[in-house]
Amino acid sequence: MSDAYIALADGRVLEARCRAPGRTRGELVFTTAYTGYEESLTDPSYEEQVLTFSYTLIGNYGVRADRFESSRVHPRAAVAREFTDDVATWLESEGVPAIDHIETRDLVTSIREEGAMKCGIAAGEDVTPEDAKAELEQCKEMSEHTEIGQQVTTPETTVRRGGGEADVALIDCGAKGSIISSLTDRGADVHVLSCQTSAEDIRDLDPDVLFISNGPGDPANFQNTQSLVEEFAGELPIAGICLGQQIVARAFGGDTEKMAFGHRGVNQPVIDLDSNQVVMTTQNHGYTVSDPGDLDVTQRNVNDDTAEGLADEELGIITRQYHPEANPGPHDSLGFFDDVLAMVDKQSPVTAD
Ligand SMILES: NC(=O)CC[C@H](N)C(=O)O
Repeated sequence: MSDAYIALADGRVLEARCRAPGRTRGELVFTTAYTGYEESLTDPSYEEQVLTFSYTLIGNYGVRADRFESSRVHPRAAVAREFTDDVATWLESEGVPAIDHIETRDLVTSIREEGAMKCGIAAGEDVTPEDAKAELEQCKEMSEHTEIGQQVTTPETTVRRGGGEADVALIDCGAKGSIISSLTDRGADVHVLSCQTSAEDIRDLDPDVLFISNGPGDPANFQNTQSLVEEFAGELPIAGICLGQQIVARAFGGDTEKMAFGHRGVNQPVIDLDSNQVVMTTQNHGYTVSDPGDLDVTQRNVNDDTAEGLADEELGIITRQYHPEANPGPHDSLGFFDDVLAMVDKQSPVTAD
């Protein structure tokens, strides 16, 4: 008898070993990243998902809180071929089920062939395959999580000071800590605002840039944030990362669609169409911009041609589908944050007095 089961939407129930007990459900996705497991497990973009690591051993350099991207674990469960005790103990203390000793090559192949799929997990003493199936029965499609932004956004406005060189209004749709620190490291003060914030609140703040963060779920479910982009387009420079790019595209008359199994890993090649330079990027997304609307596509994924960067130079809009800020890296594209803050200088040149 096993002490863990995962029930898949394709009808199979697989046996595994319990590393952190519990019963849960979510959209089963995989990442090919071989480092950065603490960052991935605390990335709010994984809310309502079950994260499978295709790399075989997860946890071989321990668990350190200073590498976390947020204050809690976001995937509903974690799956690997083998978790170290450090990771298993951490996930158990967070109440997040973890299972290993499972054929992850098989799981990843199924996701690649059939797409990201619903799953149910039951782990711990006395669980049965039926318990995992019962979880699967209750699993919703990602697009049905209409309030997912509210699950991860900041309850109140907070400020992270970086030197006062610019005021960034960061709309927190589930922002990673590294986005904030990438901006404060460059001298900006970052005002972290709820994704439900009003245009008036932003006007009161009088920021230099509107920055739309990464986040979980379907970008179509972030209507308030989309309306903020519509409101401030042309008035403020606007930047976005990942979910942020998707929301900005929608605000400019574009569209997004769900990918079969998405991009999750640390070696996605992206070409800049202007310079012809290819950078290696970290990615974590299941939706893509299928139509950029009024914006220009400036960067594309070398593997599948999907839109990786959007811009409108005149209006001061730049976005990235990937994560320039990602830790542990690669850091090829960190210059994005310099480009964002350079839009501020263009808009309001510093005058000598
Ligand atoms: N990392 C993100 O911001 C993810 C964006 C969106 N939830 C997607 O899956 O495509």
